[in-house]
Amino acid sequence: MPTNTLKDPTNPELNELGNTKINRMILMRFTLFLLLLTALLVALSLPIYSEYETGLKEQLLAQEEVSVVSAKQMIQKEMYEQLHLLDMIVESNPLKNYLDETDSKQNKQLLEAMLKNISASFHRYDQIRVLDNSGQEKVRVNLIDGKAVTVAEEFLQDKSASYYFKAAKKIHIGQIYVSAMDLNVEQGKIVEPYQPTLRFTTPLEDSQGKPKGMLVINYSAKGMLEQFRDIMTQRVDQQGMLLDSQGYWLSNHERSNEWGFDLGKPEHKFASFYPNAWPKVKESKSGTFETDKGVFRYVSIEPLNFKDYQPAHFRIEHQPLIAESAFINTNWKMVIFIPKELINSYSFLYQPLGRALSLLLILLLPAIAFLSAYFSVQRKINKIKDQQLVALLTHRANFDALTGINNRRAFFELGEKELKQAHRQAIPLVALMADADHFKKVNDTYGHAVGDLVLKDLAKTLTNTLRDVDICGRIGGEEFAVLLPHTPEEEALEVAERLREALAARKVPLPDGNTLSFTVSVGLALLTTEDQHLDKLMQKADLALYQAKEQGRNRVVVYQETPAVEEST
Ligand SMILES: Nc1nc2c(ncn2[C@@H]2O[C@H](COP(=O)(O)OP(=O)(O)OP(=O)(O)O)[C@@H](O)[C@H]2O)c(=O)[nH]1
Repeated sequence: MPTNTLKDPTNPELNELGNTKINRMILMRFTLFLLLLTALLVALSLPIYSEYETGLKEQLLAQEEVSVVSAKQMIQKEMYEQLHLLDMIVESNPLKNYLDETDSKQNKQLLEAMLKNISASFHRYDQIRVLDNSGQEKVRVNLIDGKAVTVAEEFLQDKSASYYFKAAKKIHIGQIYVSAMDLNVEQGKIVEPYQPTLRFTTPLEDSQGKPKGMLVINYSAKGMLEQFRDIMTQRVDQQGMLLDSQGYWLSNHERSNEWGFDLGKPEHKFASFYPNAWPKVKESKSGTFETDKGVFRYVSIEPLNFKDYQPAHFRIEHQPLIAESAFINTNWKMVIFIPKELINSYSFLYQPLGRALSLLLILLLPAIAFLSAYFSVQRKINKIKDQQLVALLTHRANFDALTGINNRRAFFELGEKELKQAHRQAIPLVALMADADHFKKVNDTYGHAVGDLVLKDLAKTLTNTLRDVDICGRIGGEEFAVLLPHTPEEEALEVAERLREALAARKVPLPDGNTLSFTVSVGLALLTTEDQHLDKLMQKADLALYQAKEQGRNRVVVYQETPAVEEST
């Protein structure tokens, strides 16, 4: 069967594009587009939102800076006042007179009177005392229920074993030692309600420069811590912490976490709650860190460091001489916290407009994905339809609508190429021209439709009988042409004969159940060098065909330059 025809362009995809397939294509593309759009949205919005969130946190932290600064200044001012008071007592005449004449009863009474005045006026010194060089209390004024009371001589204690006595023993005249803040202990027991205390101590000497013990002031930090909490409660989350140098809470919004060290609860410290953050908080002066609960801002509070942290609004005439250990004891940290929920509540995405826009975006994504999928599938369908149209037109331009074999145009196009090749390679090429005999009669007798059936049958027999390399086509009403490449004349004659016989043997089935036989006449012409175009060769075959008809039909006649000779009947 000849395949040497122009290709049948029917695209199987075209016919299969049913509604189900289209819907499946839309669904697949919709899913793909939705995934892509979502990934794109996430990839674009995540960094933007993260930057926005960082900005928001910084903005919220900046608003908190007022509380940080005022708490820091309050504590430093409070400390400075205590140093000032200590200095004032050291420089006072009653103390100087007492140190010069410690045995004088009158001097002692005047000193006690002054200390009582100070204690009662300031309300923050639980104890003010003077120790001698051996650590024995010589003068002591207690503040009990808001009243300043002198302690009788028989109740004065030996404080030589106390840490503050030992610490102050190591410092020079003029230097001040400040203890770490702890809860006041009396007779080995923590005083309740708790009395957070700082001890200010300085060595004393008489007017001759002889060492005369030391002055010790127990400063009650309760008021200062209350002020700190007051400032913290003005903060946005009403929380804030003050840590000592070990990370124990001096103040915490959860009051039960305070004084872990003093109360024997070592786990009640910042490091246990935030083990990852504590090393950084401890080492650096200030910074931030974040947990899944929120953002923390920490800052060092060094209330005795007037060099680096002197607030602009208070003047210090002379820098107090602070003992090195005092700086270490009071190296506190203040930590404030902005909870995640609070940050979120400020976030645009949590505002009504933000929520509405997010929702809109979430709804828009599938809508965009669907429209893109729908239109891309439509585009594909249109492209296939265009291809189909082009294929159909190409098909129509090349194939005979009735028989499906090459039409005249395609036959001559393909044949011309074959002819050129035969010339080039000097190989034989034979043309056959076949024509149904008395076909008009068929039409007249059985009708045009039966005529068509015969022509279709003829074309089918033709293609079934010929080889793959042969070219055949319907070039006129009931006229068919064949080219037999690589075929010498004798062989071609056999083919033509076989063809004629096969056609004559055909019984075309008719719609009424009968069959119809017919014959063909065939003209045969061999390509010669003078046939430079197919027209010429076909004309020769046509002449031979004419002779076949002339000689009685149902026969094959070979074209001869001389009068044609009948080859068979
Ligand atoms: N049914 C049908 N008939 C066709 C078609 N094309 C041409 N014909 C008919 O074929 C017939 C050809 O008739 P003629 O040229 O007189 O030749 P013939 O009757 O075959 O006689 P000879 O060729 O001399 O044997 C005409 O009646 C055409 O109408 C077609 O596509 N279908």
